[in-house]
Amino acid sequence: MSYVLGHNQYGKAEVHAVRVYRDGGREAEHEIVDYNVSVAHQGDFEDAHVTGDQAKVLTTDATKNTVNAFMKEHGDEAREPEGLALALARHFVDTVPQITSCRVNVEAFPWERAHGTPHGFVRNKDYVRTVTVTKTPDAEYVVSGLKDLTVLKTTDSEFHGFYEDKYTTLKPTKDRIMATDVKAQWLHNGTDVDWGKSFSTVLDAVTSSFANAYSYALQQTIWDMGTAVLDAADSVSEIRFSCPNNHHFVIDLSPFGLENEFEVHHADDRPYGLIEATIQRDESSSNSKAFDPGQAW
Ligand SMILES: O=c1[nH]c(=O)c2[nH]c(=O)[nH]c2[nH]1
Repeated sequence: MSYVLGHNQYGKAEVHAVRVYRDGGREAEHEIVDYNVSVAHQGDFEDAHVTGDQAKVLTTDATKNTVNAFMKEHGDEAREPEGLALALARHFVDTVPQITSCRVNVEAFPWERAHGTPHGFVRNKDYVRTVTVTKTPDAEYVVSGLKDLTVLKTTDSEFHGFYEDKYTTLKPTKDRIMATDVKAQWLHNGTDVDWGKSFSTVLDAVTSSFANAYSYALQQTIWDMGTAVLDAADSVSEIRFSCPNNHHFVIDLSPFGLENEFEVHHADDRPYGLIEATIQRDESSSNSKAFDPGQAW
């Protein structure tokens, strides 16, 4: 029997590196970045699988070492996760001949200065910033993102007029809590971007449109958030959302002789509706190869 090796990729996952910027010395004001970096290589690696010859395999250990070294050697670029990811992807593709494509994923954990002190920080767990950089033989893609951004609004959310079949039991509502954990990834149309400023612009557009836009469904809120991002951030060509509908059910308090006008809720954790959508500038501005997950880029 003869078989064919299909898509394959390899690398080091979850290199968790924290860099302290202490340029002014020990007592000066420090800054930190906290990154969880995953690197995947594609290229001429058939022998490693099929014959066992590892001559072309850059070890995953060397891949990890490169990430750690770049936190120092490319310290300025590493101040933003997109900068580090671009430097790494370019390095692997440009200097290791058998690597033809490289994908670098970064989770960036935000820390904020504690009480204005020079060396104390508090982890901001409001969200995790994400980056996926993909370098192929003929293109570079930078996808920025965020996840675990938990948001809730206590009204200005309705859901009714939906399709009903014999299994439909949900009651239409003109008032409800809407809550979700926003996960979003957005593709930039180039690499000449002020990454930090762009991230803040997108975060602000997402949270303000979630809070302000009247909602007839989470689907519509996703559309509103996406269009707000495209309005606010010129470099973004498309944005993809994956948002659970974190259901809050009004509890029947009538057995206790109590009225409950959308006040006391049961916050259910599962199952949850999962609403996903891409909002793009026009029909042709989408590029699936740039996004993670996705193996054969
Ligand atoms: O905003 C919503 N979208 C849905 O598709 C849906 N389905 C459901 O049961 N509740 C909701 N809410």
